[in-house]
Amino acid sequence: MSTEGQVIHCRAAVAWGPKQPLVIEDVEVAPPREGEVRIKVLASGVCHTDAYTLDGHDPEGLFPAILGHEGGGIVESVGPGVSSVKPGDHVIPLYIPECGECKFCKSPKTNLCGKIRMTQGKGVMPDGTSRFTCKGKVLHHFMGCSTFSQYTVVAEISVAKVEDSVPLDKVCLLGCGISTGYGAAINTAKVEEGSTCAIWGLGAVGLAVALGCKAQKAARIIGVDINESKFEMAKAFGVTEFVNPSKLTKTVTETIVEMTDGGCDYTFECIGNVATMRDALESCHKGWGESVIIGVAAAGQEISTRPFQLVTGRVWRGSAFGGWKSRSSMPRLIKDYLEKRLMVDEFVTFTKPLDEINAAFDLMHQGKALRTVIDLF
Ligand SMILES: NC(=O)C1=CN([C@@H]2O[C@H](COP(=O)(O)OP(=O)(O)OC[C@H]3O[C@@H](n4cnc5c(N)ncnc54)[C@H](OP(=O)(O)O)[C@@H]3O)[C@@H](O)[C@H]2O)C=CC1
Ligand SMILES: N[C@@H](CCC(=O)N[C@@H](CSC=O)C(=O)NCC(=O)O)C(=O)O
Ligand SMILES: [Zn+2]
Ligand SMILES: [Zn+2]
Repeated sequence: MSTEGQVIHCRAAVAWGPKQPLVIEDVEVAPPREGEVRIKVLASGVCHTDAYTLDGHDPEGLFPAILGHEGGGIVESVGPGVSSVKPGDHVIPLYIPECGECKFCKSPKTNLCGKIRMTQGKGVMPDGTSRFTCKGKVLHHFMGCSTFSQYTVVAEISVAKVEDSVPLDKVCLLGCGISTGYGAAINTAKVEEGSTCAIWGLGAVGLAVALGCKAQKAARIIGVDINESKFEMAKAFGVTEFVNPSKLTKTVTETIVEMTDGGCDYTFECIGNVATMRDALESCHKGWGESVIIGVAAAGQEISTRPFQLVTGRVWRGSAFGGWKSRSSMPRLIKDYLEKRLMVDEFVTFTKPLDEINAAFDLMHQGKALRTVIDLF
């Protein structure tokens, strides 16, 4: 029986408030309006940014909400005016849309489409309203995706179509963590052959940075993490050397500058800690070293360094979704995966049903998971 035009009743993990476990609830999902797409979500990764928001660290974090932004699903129905996808299409929701028309989309310098950013940050659809209710209360959307629900509604410009043959329970991870790290090395840093790179934080994002550095033929990829259990696994992703800051007699910066005859060509911060952001910058080589901030720091945090670090040629950059123009880059990312240039399956450490979604957050906090993929049906 067709559900087109009907309110769908389904299950979702609801974040009722900060620092509270998610609650599996029956929710109502309204039909898509003009320029919107309703998606049956089959799988969703759990990213550190979901935990950061649930823990109350996101200045834009709103509750109650349906979190999740690393999903894969099938279009259930489309609203008026939608032409780029149709029911039955396999898709990945995108937290950075691509309208193709705004000044950001028209610039080759950025992937930060501005078309719906304002409403997305307020947890609503572009018309200013929500498609989710639960127990008579309106729920906020999250990052324009809300993939911890069996059905979600997103803007058409926030949807990338993928081939039916690719496994959605794996390529859902291209919706955030893997694409972010891989692109930060390729697009943002533009790592060159023979470079020396260092990566702070060997979670999914950090290991995807390693894949990007390897793809760019970096000569050395130094992994910096306080969780040594990550080191053995990281070798498979291209990390060539390891530093555990908690086991050093010198500072991490002194250690890396010594190891690299003056510092790295490129460093990447994939933790979200302002102290390690400083370490990553100051471990760059004088004159040309570039540091890319990928980690998301908690509300109120600020970065600092001596301006002399920049005066003497080090560069501080940031990267969102790896600099990929989201919709138009997805075919390249899928191709890299299918042609085995980009590891994806290897990031899935656990799969859990929706009922056990809080265990996925526990595994992340315990440092045991690269990614847990939630199976929503
Ligand atoms: N800019 C963007 O577009 C995006 C940003 N992000 C952000 O990137 C960051 C990483 O995300 P993700 O890979 O999912 O997170 P994970 O939690 O999977 O990985 C973080 C890693 O950093 C380690 N770590 C924690 N503290 C330190 C420290 N002081 N020194 C060295 N290592 C440390 C963790 O160890 P342990 O396992 O012991 O905790 C873990 O291995 C997050 O801040 C996330 O919000 C994510 C996606 C996109
Ligand atoms: N909302 C926060 C910042 C959160 C943030 O930086 N998000 C990243 C993606 S993290 C993915 O897992 C990002 O790309 N942001 C770009 C954007 O336009 O949101 C705050 O207000 O500080
Ligand atoms: Zn994410
Ligand atoms: Zn745009």
